[in-house]
Amino acid sequence: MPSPEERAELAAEQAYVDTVYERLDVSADTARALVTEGMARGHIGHEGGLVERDAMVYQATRRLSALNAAHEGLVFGRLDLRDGEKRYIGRIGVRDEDREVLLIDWRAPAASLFYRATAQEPSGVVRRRVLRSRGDRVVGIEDDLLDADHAPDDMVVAGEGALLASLSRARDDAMHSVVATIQKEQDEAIRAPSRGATIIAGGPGTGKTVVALHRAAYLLYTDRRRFERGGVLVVGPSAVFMNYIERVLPSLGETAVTLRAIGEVVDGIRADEHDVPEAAAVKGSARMATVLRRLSRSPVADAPREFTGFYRDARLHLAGADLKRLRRRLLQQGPHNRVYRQAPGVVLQALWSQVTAERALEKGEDAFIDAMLGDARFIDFVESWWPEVDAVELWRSLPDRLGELAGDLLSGEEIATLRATWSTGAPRIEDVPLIDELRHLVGEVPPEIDLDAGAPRQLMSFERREREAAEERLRATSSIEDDSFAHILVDEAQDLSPMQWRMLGRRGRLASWTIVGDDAQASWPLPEEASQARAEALGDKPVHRFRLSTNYRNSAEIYELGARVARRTIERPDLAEAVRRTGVDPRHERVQSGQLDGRARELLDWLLAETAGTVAVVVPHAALRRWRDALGDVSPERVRLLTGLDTKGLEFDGVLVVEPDAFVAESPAGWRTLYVVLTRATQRLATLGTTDRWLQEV
Ligand SMILES: Nc1ncnc2c1ncn2[C@@H]1O[C@H](COP(=O)(O)OP(=O)(O)OP(=O)(O)O)[C@@H](O)[C@H]1O
Repeated sequence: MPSPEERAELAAEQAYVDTVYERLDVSADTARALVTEGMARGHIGHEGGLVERDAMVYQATRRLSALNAAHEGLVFGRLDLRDGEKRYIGRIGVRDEDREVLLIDWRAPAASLFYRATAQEPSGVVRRRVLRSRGDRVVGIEDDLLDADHAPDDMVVAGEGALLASLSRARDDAMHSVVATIQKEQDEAIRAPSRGATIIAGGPGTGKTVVALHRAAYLLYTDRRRFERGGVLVVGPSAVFMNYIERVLPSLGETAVTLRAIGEVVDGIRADEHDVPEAAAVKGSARMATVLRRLSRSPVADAPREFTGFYRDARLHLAGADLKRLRRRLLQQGPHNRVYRQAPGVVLQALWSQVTAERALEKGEDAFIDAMLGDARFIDFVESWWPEVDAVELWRSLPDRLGELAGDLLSGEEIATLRATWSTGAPRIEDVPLIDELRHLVGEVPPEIDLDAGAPRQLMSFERREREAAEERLRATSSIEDDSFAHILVDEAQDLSPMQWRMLGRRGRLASWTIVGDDAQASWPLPEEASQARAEALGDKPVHRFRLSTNYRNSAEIYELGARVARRTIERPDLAEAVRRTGVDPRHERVQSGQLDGRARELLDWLLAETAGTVAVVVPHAALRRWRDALGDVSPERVRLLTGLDTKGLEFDGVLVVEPDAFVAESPAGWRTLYVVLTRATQRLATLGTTDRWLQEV
């Protein structure tokens, strides 16, 4: 029950917050009126009117959606300064009718004190207050008195600290913004300058993901023109993870950010299933770049090996060696599809140089070219020798071509492993970078022919016929000119394979980067190869490093077990300090295999009873289907069934890990996956297995 003083404080804060909401409503009304007015301008009818209308409606609609998104918990902070000034901090900035500041945007320099001031260094702040709200009602106040010496006698200090209150909340399916309780070291990483690459490291639960998302919102605020125009791309490990984080940015007033799971980075391709670890290790390896390069430069499947044709009294012939030479010449000028329009010209030139017969020579080169372009035999030959190639089709040809292309780079066993993964035909997450690499290697057919830039006049009729067909195909494959993001933010970066770094690097040549990750949680088995690929993706951009040191997620009891596992797998893991104790240790049980299902259900019931939020049952990859059947009917609102890799970046109030030894055995990075899984739990953790070797080893 709040004390009478606290009730009075709550009422005073509510009065202020009401004033801010009234202004917000006025702004929303203005934006709505602008949308209506903008629409009306369309009726003016001339082109300028339409352009003006579009711009106006676009801006006003965006403003309206930002205002709506920021509505929940709009005002969350207040600073009382030594000189008596009061500052209110909120999700967006709001001014009154005289343009006086009512609410400071959390990203503005004037708000940074809210996050940076400490009792050791109050920097003029006497009291920091966090307002907890439900909708537009203030329901609680949490104060930190930072400078008792300068506090007026009647200053009320309420609550038990905003951070602990927020950490104890039950978890649901969505990550929430932590804008009211960002800690000092986190704030430094959020507000780091945008240049180059900002690398944020830290153990599990240290807030790397939330920090990265708040940083995206901060960058948009500081240089909206650059980041909105160029685009901000946020990449995370899985679609489940992207759903989990998707509400954070809108709640900070930002809707202009592209969120993609690593299997969805390439436009038009969506993969959400991982390969088995052995296949993933080969597909992700930088060796694949060489294999794909060879594929992109070798003749297409079923390409004719020679050409024979006739023109008047001349017999024309291109043998295999001639075609090889022409192929080399074309590829010197650019990727396969980029030189697609040059191919007929190059072949015609080679054929014309063979013409020595008198009758054939007599009409000249133009007549020769016209005749050849009307010759179905020649057209068929060029179309099958140098067709436009589609990267996905090329990728599909890999199972047949791998032996010939990769004999010296991949072992027979590796080739067999890859072939087995491709039997289903659908790309896996690890295939997406391969397809993307191929798209860049073969390039895109230039959509327009530049007739002034030396295209042979004689080829026009050929070009015209081909152009229509090519444009039709182009519509189907989306553009690959997608390397223009202004900022790329990579979460769980420790898991990226070299091929995935190459895929992101192509999209971030001109971008600044934020990269967050924790090496101890890596599922990629060859860290050196990945860090080299990362260095290549970043080029010579300056790197700024930050480290987060406090674990806000796990109870200390749970994290202590996690840390033992981390130490078992890497020499000096980056361990964080967990700030919260529950007094409940993790439970470990070993049972006979016949009892596994029954005991799993009992432990799950225990987790559900002990916690209020979501609970995960984490099972080995190979056993997922079986457990889906076994647990089919358990509480769908609160229980999630996942494999180890699927849990990356997520958190749950309770976690049940089934057969931990199987995680360890499943891949070379098995111990690290187990570390990830154990550190997903905020309140309760149970492990259950028919063996418990892992426990003896930590
Ligand atoms: N300053 C903060 N105030 C309140 N909660 C916080 C704060 N920082 C982090 N948290 C909470 O701690 C939890 C862990 O944060 P987050 O998922 O960002 O950590 P992480 O470092 O990305 O973890 P992992 O490496 O395990 O994926 C989240 O619930 C987040 O909301």
